[in-house]
Amino acid sequence: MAGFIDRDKVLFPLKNISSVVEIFKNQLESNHEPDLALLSIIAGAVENSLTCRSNVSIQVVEPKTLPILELHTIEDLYNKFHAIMKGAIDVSKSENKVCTRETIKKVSDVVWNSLTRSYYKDRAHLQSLYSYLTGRKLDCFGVAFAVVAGCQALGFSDVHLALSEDHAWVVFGESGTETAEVTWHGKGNEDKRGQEIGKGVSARSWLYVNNKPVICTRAMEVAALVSAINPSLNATLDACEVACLQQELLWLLYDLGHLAKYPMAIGNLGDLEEIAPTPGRVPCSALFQEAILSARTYYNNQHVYPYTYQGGYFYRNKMYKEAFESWANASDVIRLYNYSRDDEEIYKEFLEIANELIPHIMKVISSGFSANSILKKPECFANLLRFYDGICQWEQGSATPVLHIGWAKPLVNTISKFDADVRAQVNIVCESDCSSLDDRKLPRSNGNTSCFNNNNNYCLSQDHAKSHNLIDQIESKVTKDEEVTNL
Ligand SMILES: CC1(C)CN=C(N2CCN(c3ncnc4sc(C(F)(F)C(F)(F)F)cc34)CC2)S1
Repeated sequence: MAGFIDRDKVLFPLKNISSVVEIFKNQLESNHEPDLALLSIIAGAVENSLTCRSNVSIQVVEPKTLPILELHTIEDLYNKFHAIMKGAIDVSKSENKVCTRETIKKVSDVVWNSLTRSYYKDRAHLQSLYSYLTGRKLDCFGVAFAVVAGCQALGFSDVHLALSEDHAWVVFGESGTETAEVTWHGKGNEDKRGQEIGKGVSARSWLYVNNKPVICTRAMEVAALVSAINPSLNATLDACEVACLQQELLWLLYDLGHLAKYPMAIGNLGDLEEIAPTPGRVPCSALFQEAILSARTYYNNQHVYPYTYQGGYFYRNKMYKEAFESWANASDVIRLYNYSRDDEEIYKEFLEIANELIPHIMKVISSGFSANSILKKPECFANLLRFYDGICQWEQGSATPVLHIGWAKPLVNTISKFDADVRAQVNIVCESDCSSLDDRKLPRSNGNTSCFNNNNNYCLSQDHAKSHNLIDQIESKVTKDEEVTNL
């Protein structure tokens, strides 16, 4: 590890965004691995100086300048982190060796036991080592990141961050295939720190993405800390300097090739580019497509978020037909999983799409009578069925139910907006073996199953064959629930 070397120190005091970008560039282009502790402290210090309560008086700073960051501020925190790690774990005997589960648990314990007793864990700006070292507070990502940075500081180059779409853990050992939980997940769940990643039921849950997590290199761990930068000043305002820094750092990582296997980071860059397009760069729509391609190429299309990044973009830009297709593709991913209690985040995502976004679209378009209304397009109806069917299949074989009466009304209301002649153009092809898909949920080979055949009809093929009983399923649930409520 290069550590905090003179070439970076001469750039202090940091007064503007480009000097911060310069330090990241030096670290990423050096022939040593980038120093995670240094970069996390710097990113956290910049974020804190521009967003935290203390000085939220509307900053009238020169564009692209930052409140001055002195060298000693960063150096003291950097030395403090090394002192904490080296003071707690004696590594003299394990020079240039791979790390052990016991050492990883010890590093996780050092971080865990030094955190403030109780604080609001979901607050913003708790992701960096700056937050850990100055406020003794970290969110669940921050704890995992701190463990990896701590192991790097102790000289272990085999310990790396593993990321699903809603959880983080570490991989380590000779071939980097050992796994260990190092942080908590969700609310009210006992943490499993020290244990290897679930082989049991949780293996089929979205939380562990069917064992297709993003396994980070050091540079991808830098991309994770940059993705975790949070420009929000409050619920409505962003500190534009912080957003601008995050965007420039993501482009730096993108150009160096470190986002290629990190779909969510590409999606984050797409979100930033939609708000503030960088002249000369690809459009944000291309980035959302790249994120999808990355997930299909490297993670066997087992990730949901690339499709919801893209669907959200289409929705915000009133491209509703395209949004339906993205959301149906997201649903094609989730149908392979069993819903478990750890999957609340993705449940909320699908709930919002089904019960807020799609009903909103139905409301705004049914007021217009244009001939090319999506209500006249069978492919829109087909994609909506595919979307709902994926959620039904997600529920099937799961210990925890997904659907309830609250889902049925918006669903039936949406489907009934399409005229019978449009619905008639969607053929639901029932493969002979569609029943065999019920329990095994064979992972699909390619990206999306094409729902359209060549004679201009729209068929929901193979896995979607269940769509024909989709409405029966919902209606039976509705009557059951109604019976219950009427009891
Ligand atoms: C389409 C969306 C609703 C918009 N933002 C989404 N994000 C925002 C960024 N985001 C992320 N962006 C980069 N890297 C990571 S690693 C990670 C995590 F594994 F859950 C962790 F580490 F536990 F927090 C989350 C996450 C989570 C997903 S999904």
